[in-house]
Amino acid sequence: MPVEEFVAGWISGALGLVLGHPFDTVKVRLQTQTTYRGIFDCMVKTYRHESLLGFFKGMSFPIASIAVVNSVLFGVYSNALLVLTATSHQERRAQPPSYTHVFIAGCTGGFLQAYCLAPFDLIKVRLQNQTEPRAKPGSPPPQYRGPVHCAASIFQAEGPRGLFRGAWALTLRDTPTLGIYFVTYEWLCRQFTLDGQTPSSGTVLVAGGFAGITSWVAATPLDVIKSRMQMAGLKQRAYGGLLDCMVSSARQEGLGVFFRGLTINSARAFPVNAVTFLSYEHLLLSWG
Ligand SMILES: C[N+](C)(C)CCCC[C@H](N)C(=O)O
Repeated sequence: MPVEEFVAGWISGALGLVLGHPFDTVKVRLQTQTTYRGIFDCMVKTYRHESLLGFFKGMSFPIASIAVVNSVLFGVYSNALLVLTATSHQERRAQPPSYTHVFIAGCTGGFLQAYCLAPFDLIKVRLQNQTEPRAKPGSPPPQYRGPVHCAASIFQAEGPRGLFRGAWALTLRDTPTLGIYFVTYEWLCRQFTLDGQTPSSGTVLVAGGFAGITSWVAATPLDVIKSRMQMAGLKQRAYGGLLDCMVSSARQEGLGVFFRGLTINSARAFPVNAVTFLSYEHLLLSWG
């Protein structure tokens, strides 16, 4: 893979990510804290206490990790399709793979990227949940001073396994929903493109955006559980496991708890995934 494309992919992935990060912070807070009345209330409180910077907490690690995570996801997906259908990316418009193959390849990519994502995602969630305003002289420092300090503290306290807290929930969240992601994308592209032709940039943007929304809608219940398990052991109670987390969250807060952050997740998913797919298609086209 030529270096410039890799860098271009990373930059466009990072652009999507920066665009989506403020939404992501509000989502994580709504999912794991009970002090907010809704999206608007959370935005206002975050802005008042922490200024605009509060929305960008925990962003540096995802930016660094998106290079690895995105290349594993798209690389494994495309290579799994190559194994399943014996067609390369360029040949796939003329010989479209079946949706079953697209789903299996997406799930495989999702499963493997979840393991790369897990430690980065844990650190992101922990930092996003630090609601203290920016440090003023004399005020006590927050528990984690930054991503590296956060990773080191977790490693010291819990060992390497601590960095994979919530990884199971993350894998369960991402494996089927990334299958859904690629199927939705392919399906929408084919609806708006003549047989054998390459989809237009507009089609790719819309299909990518809706693929993001659909997969996030399906992923939200396990996303809530994942975020709670990642926070467990910190200030909240530790759960006995994934099932215990599900049952006790539902008991205490009702079934609605599984849909926390759904609206904000969808609003974030459209621009992030529209940009991601557009750069993915353009890069592969330019490699021709
Ligand atoms: C599978 N799941 C829905 C969790 C994520 C799918 C989209 C991934 C994308 N990087 C984003 O951050 O939106």
